[in-house]
Amino acid sequence: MSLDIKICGLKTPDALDAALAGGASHVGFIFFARSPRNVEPQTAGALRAAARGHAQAVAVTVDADDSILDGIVAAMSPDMLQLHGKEPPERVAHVKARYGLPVMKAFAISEAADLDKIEPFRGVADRFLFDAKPPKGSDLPGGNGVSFNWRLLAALDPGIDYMLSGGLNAANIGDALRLATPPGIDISSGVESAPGVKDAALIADFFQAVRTARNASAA
Ligand SMILES: O=C(O)c1ccccc1NCC(=O)[C@H](O)[C@H](O)COP(=O)(O)O
Repeated sequence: MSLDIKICGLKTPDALDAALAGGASHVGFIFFARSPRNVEPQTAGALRAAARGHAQAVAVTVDADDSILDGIVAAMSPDMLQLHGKEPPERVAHVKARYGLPVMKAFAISEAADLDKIEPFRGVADRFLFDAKPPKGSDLPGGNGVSFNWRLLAALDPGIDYMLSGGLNAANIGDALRLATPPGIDISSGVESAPGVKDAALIADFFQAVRTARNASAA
């Protein structure tokens, strides 16, 4: 089975190069002012141009209105929009129709009942991203480096396309892949040396850990 790998929160050509060298299928750009990973649309545009033909560019937004999304889409022509706020199904449908782009809707998971919340979004969102709930005191809805119980995902309908996210790193990705067998994975702070600072060596280590885990499970 193939595995999509998204490296999220990229801000620099060096970090992008490391993600592409490792074999990222998706690269994510954060548009959220409070995040240490926030990028200007023009910066993301230059990075996505360098990624074109190598990885899908994902624009990550949080309850953004049409005028903000218009600016992002015009500046960087993403391949996909990730909605990481409290957007209801009607908003997801509107965004899909307005931009003609696939939408990945993020959900914060801490217990099995949280997964039931995707039901009204099935057939509307193209893909889901399952992340951990932000810890108390965090003012970021994502990129918090915390994980949830991956075993919860083992019970999902296998027809559901999603990325597993939240607190992944080179040390735990083997367990995550074994317990959840996700179609895609997403990582941000686990490949950073400081908040918002991607580290090429940690990115390479993560890809190596993914390869090691996948080879072990195929053996
Ligand atoms: O990463 C951020 O700063 C961020 C801010 C606001 C909304 C979403 C954000 N990140 C979304 C992602 O897709 C992250 O990769 C995901 O939350 C996992 O992050 P991490 O736990 O640090 O690997």
